[in-house]
Parts: sequence; structure tokens; C-alpha cells
Amino acid sequence: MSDRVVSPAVARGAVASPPPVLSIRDVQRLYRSGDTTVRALDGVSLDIHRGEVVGISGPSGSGKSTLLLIAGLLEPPSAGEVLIDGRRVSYPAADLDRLRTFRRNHIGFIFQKANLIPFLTAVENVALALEIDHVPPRAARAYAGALLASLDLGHRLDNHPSRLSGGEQQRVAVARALANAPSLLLADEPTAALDSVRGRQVLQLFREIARTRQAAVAVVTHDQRALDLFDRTIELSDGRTRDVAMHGTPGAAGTH
Ligand SMILES: Nc1ncnc2c1ncn2[C@@H]1O[C@H](COP(=O)(O)OP(=O)(O)OP(=O)(O)O)[C@@H](O)[C@H]1O
Repeated sequence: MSDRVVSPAVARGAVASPPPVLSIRDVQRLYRSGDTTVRALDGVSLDIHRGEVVGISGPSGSGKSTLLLIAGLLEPPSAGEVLIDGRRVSYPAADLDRLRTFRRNHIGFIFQKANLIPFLTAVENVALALEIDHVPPRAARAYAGALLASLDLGHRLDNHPSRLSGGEQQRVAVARALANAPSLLLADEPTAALDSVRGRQVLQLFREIARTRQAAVAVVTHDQRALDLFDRTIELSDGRTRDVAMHGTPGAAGTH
């Protein structure tokens, strides 16, 4: 029996289900250099829902990073549109500078390198993300500490990055990305600098985050060994999506 309680209104279809956290609709991205035009994305559409962890793979130059830049509202598409939590936020003429606060509150970014500030401790690195958002320092520090503890870093709060392992640094970066409780996490090769055991731990952490925080997570990865940890994998080839391999229903991918 399912332990999910569904209201009668939802059961009879009277209440619409929530929109996808990320919806990319027929997006193109062209880059011009001199006389040549590169079609980095050529008509990509995809939805990612709450609780889902989706892998994005494909050969070098297939458009993966461009897709994340557009999903993260860091670049506008040349055509098409991007909706976050049902709101149309990015399209060719969109002024993305005006979305800075929206971006901070809806999207968390994780990169290959943790990029922590070396002279701040782990807890200070995470608290800074909150202070930028006008959370008072004491409250920011308390929340950052609790967040790090929830990622098994409670014993590392006062360590500087140089005293942390690569996997620990990446978990601090994950905590920093989660600080503003985003509904969408975008990770670009987050495990590339880690060995396979620590890489899997970070991906398992994403699964946990998707489940417990009902976030949507998109992870660009080259790592074929990690594909079983995604609910779905979207493959890009020459700026187009190819085969979408389903590994199961959202939240059902391996926790092994
Ligand atoms: N700023 C830019 N100016 C011109 N061309 C670009 C720019 N950014 C990306 N491209 C081109 O767009 C295409 C897609 O690049 P993108 O970085 O998205 O691919 P990728 O799949 O992330 O590659 P990799 O796995 O090597 O990081 C490539 O042909 C690339 O050269």
C-alpha cells in the first residue's frame, strides 16, 4: 500500500498537479563566431519534476553545459523558453540580470570543483550564501551549521577547505547550493574530480536531497558508472536530445 496521502480533490482530478520544476521548451542556442554559426542546442525540450534526479550525458561539444547555462538562467536561449516552477522566466529577449534574486532563491549550482573560499571555514562558506540574501549572520551561521550536519559534516564546521578531503569539500559546496532552499539543483560534472566511491556518495546525496526536499536535480556527467543512480538519463548529441533511458519512476533509482 502506498504511504502517500492524496486528498480527495486531487484523486478526482479537481486539483492540478504541480508544474515541473524545470521545463525547457523547444530551446535553441546559436553561437556566432565570424562567419560560422554553432548550433549548441537545436530544439531541446524536457521537463524535470520534483523528486527527480536526471542525468545529462553526451559527447564533448554536444551541448550539455549550454543546456545547464540556459536552465540556470545564466544565458538566454536564441529561441524557445524556460519555465521554472511554472513561471516563464527565460526567452530570447529576457533580461536575466533582473532575475538575480529569483535565481538565488530557486536554483542551486554545483560545479566540478567545489570553489570554496579558502580563507573561510566550512560553516562560513555556507553562511555567506545566506548573508548575501540578507539573513542576519547569527541565524545564517546556525542554519549553515545545521545544513552541514545534515550532510554528515557536523564535525567539520570550523575547518578551512584545505583541511577537508575532495569529497568533503564537494559536500560543503552542495550545502552552499542548498542554503537558499532551491527547488532546482544544477550540477556540472560534480564528481569528475572525485574517485568513484566519493563520486557515488555525492550522487547518492543528490538522491537524498531530491527525496527529502522534493527538489529537482539535473546532473551533467560523463561517468557511465553512475548512470544507475539517475531516474532518467537524457542524452545529447549535436545539440539534440537522443534516447531517454528510463531507470524507473522518480525516486526509484538505486540507493546502493
Ligand atoms: N561561448 C561560446 N561561443 C562559441 N561557441 C560555443 C560557446 N559555448 C559553447 N560553444 C560551442 O557549442 C557547442 C556545445 O558546447 P557545450 O560546452 O555546451 O558542450 P558540452 O557537451 O558541455 O561539452 P564538454 O563535454 O566538452 O564540456 C560546442 O560546439 C562549443 O564549441
